[in-house]
Amino acid sequence: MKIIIGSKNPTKITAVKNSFQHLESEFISLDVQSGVSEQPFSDEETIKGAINRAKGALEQGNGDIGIGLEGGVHETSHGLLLCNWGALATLDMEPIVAGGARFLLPEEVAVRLRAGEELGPVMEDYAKKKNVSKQEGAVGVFTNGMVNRAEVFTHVMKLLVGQFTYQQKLKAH
Ligand SMILES: O=P(O)(O)OP(=O)(O)OP(=O)(O)OC[C@H]1O[C@@H](n2cnc3c(O)ncnc32)[C@H](O)[C@@H]1O
Repeated sequence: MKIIIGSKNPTKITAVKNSFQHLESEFISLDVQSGVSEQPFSDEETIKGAINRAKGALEQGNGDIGIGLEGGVHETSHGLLLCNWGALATLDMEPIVAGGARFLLPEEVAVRLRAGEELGPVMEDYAKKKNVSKQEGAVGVFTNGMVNRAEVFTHVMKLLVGQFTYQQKLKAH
């Protein structure tokens, strides 16, 4: 099966490879437009970005499966949540969607995002290191390394691949 990943972010590529281990697969990663803001600011917008990336990956990579994984934030009355969403697209089905673990960002980070900054650069500044979004992620920083970004996306991917194989099973009957 030819699986096209709509991102070159290593945390996302690792997650996709982790979750298709049981299937004979070829992986291709492409930079695909999310079609939403650089910093999605709601579940709705983040889901849309994931679906656009999955569909774009499928089309641009001419694959069997397109995967879109998207990080965003979502405002609540308790504070700003970090959220992660994923979508799996095929040629013959509506995209499958799943979301990952979420937690409240510290207020000093949240205020900067509300003022229009992007989480990637804000985290580099906050953690005093480069490429946080390509390594442990904000989740890795704020959980003291207990959960990293690739693990969060791996869980999203398992929800997607699990639903995909379930639907394949239903079709076969
Ligand atoms: O290369 P792509 O696939 O675009 O990966 P990305 O990490 O840059 O882009 P996302 O669309 O997933 O995330 C939107 C923005 O939020 C940032 N972001 C999301 N989750 C993050 C995390 O856990 N740690 C640091 N930055 C994060 C990210 O760097 C972007 O600036």
